[in-house]
Amino acid sequence: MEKNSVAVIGAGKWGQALHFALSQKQKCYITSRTKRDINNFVDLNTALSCQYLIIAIPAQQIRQWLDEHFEFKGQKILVASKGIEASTGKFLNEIYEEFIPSENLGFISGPSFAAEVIKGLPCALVLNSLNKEIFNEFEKFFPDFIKTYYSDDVIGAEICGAYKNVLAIASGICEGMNLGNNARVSLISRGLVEMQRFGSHFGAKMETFIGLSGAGDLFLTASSELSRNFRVGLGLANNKTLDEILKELGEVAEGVKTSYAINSLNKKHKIYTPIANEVYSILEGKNPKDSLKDLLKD
Ligand SMILES: NC(=O)C1=CN([C@@H]2O[C@H](COP(=O)(O)OP(=O)(O)OC[C@H]3O[C@@H](n4cnc5c(N)ncnc54)[C@H](OP(=O)(O)O)[C@@H]3O)[C@@H](O)[C@H]2O)C=CC1
Ligand SMILES: O=C(CO)COP(=O)(O)O
Repeated sequence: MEKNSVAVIGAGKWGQALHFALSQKQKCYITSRTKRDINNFVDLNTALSCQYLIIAIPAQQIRQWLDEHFEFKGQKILVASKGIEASTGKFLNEIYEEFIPSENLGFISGPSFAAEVIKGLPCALVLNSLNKEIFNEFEKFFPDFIKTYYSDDVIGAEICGAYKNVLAIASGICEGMNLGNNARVSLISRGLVEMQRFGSHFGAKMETFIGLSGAGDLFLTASSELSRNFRVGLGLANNKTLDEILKELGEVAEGVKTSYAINSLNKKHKIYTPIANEVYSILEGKNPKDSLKDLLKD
């Protein structure tokens, strides 16, 4: 293992943006299933032999990918994905911990559209880990245009990153129905309360919800067409089918599968999550106008 070697796994939108950012101060490799014409693109085995890995593949694919391709050899890992596994209701830290010791794991959170990061525009991110050494070691790889903060609230970051995608779908629906600014901001604010209620059930810290990982990423994603999840909501409000929307998108919108995961978790743990429930119901065919009536009533 080459000392201090860094590689990004997954050359989608976010993987490429992180690769651009991490290439500013040192050499950074990148790999993906599909070969791409990017500097320092290498095969998977070369990437896996690096000491530091940043993994940016969609949440629903992670377990299978770890199972089929990953061998733990002491690598330090930052997880860049945001979502909850729909088939099990497991948070990403729980999945990764089945394959890698938690002291080797960190999780990126915070408001960060890949399209802006890849232009070198400034942003602030949180590197969450139970082991502060992970923050100390990865922090030095980030460029000057990204400010990094440390948090040990891994579960809080995971829940915020996943839940805000479902709320971004809701906000996109609200926008697509032309319900106005008051409605959208009421939805986002109540969404933040709901996300915090859900998260505190699993031990997330209050401060995470009011910081970059929670309110920060929620405000960003739920208020911009740069968000794929927001665009899913716009499509649903315009009576497009989910298949049409996802085909047009051509990229992952984690909120779709995550809303199924939240729907199982809230039933199992009896957590009151009205907005996520309506997103799930709309994905299952409910008319958004009926969802609006129900949200105003409950
Ligand atoms: N885009 C953004 O602004 C941000 C995204 N994220 C999160 O990062 C994650 C990735 O998003 P993003 O890069 O935008 O998504 P994209 O849809 O742009 O890319 C997905 C990437 O995952 C790879 N991939 C898909 N399925 C598999 C699989 N079965 N095995 C291995 N690799 C696979 C693809 O490989 P291939 O190259 O072969 O197509 C591609 O590189 C998501 O969880 C997202 O929520 C987080 C913050 C910001
Ligand atoms: O997580 C993101 C920004 O922080 C990206 O959101 P989308 O996946 O909705 O585009």
